[in-house]
Amino acid sequence: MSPKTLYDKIWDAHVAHEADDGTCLLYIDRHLVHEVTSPQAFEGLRMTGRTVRAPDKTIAVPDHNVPTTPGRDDPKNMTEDSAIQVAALDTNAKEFGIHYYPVSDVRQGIVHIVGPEQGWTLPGMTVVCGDSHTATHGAFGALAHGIGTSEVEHVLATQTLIQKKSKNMKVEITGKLAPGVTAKDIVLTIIGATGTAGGTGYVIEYCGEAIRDLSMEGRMTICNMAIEGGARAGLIAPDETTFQYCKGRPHAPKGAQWEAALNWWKTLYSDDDAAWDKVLTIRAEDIAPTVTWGTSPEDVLPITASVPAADSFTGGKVGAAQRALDYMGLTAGTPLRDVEIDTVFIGSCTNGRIEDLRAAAAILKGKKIAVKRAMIVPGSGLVRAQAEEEGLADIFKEAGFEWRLAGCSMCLAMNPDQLAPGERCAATSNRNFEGRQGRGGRTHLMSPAMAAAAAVTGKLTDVRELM
Ligand SMILES: CC(C)[C@H](C(=O)O)[C@@H](O)C(=O)O
Ligand code: SF4
Repeated sequence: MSPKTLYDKIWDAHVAHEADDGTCLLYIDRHLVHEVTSPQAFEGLRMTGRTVRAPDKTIAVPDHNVPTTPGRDDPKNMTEDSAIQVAALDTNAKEFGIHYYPVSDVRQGIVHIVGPEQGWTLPGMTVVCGDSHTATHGAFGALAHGIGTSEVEHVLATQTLIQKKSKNMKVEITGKLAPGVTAKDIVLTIIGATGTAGGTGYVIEYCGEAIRDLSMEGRMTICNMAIEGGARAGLIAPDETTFQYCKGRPHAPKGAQWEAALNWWKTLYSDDDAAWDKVLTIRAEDIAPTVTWGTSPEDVLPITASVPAADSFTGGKVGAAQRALDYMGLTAGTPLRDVEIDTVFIGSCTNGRIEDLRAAAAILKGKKIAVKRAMIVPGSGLVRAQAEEEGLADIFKEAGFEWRLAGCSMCLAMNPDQLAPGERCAATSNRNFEGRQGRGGRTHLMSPAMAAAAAVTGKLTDVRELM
């Protein structure tokens, strides 16, 4: 047998049909659904009298539009568009008989946090969702990617997806991370190195000692941003860390089925002599706490650097950099650590898990915020409950943070949590596009520990100085 990558193995196990031109019909194991990209898809089914093919494998949760303050199940607390989408999901979930976690359910949260938490996401699966950050689930060694609304309809109706195979890219992070450096710093550094188009046409497998050393939470942070590097999906081979995380989750297999699953999962790794179309290697020791300065996730620098000059770039990037600097209100040569911050947002499907909250709490303990406003938005109701049980919520509240209910929140301006024009935010989310967090809002992406450090000093800060 010829050697295979992890991607090859999962792909081969799911091809239901292959056409002469290489277009394949893939079987889909899990279909996650949220309120923004599903209403038309369900409407399509309804209009043609079709049902959901595999309701047991279809999981719905509202996350993007929902407010994160009490009273959020009252449509009056949402814009009309938001209320319509949330109500449509509610109707569709009930009518088509799929699994559903409404806001009144403690398990509700951001779809990419709920799936793994409930054991829906497991190694070797194909996972899709009408959402680009579906890549998150690749942390389990599942082939997971975003799909468009017409594909959502196709998957609902057939439990299959038409796909062409991508190329294989290996990103290896060798060695060990220094203190204060986290998964977020790894993935920002990777995107800085490849650019936002570097992964286009590829599925990336992240490997190496520094990736192996990460918890599942950290691995999800990495794969979450594969899409920001342009890749179709990100993957990390499952190992003991993965199996321990999955074991005992509500929808993970049990007993003999668990053993059988485990036997297969243990075969899910790239063979030693597998061929790669592209390889990138980064030394973990070379990665520093990292922040973005511009309006693209590739605009990254170590916190020790200064705001770059537009003409330090080449080609088409010169104009883009100048525009980004103007939008961000930054002057070339300013040390990043002198950049003052108005707001801190800790949350999102990139960094809204319990480990992220623990990392923030470790910095915030016994300190007060020096910014105008700061909020912590747990990624799910269960993350919130656990953080309360561990005493983290008290640390946040005492520091002056707002302690919110679960949802996408200030990651994107689709709900009441938004930046005002010109407001500068240290955010743990994954996109710093113009207007992403609110019209005219300025976003600096970073890790939870770095965002917490910015909260207590009021500036972009090297977290290592507070450790
Ligand atoms: C609204 C949704 C379709 C979108 C996505 O696909 O990623 C959102 O989750 C985002 O992060 O921009
Ligand atoms: S938290 Fe942000 S990135 Fe994640 S699904 Fe919601 S809007 Fe998209």
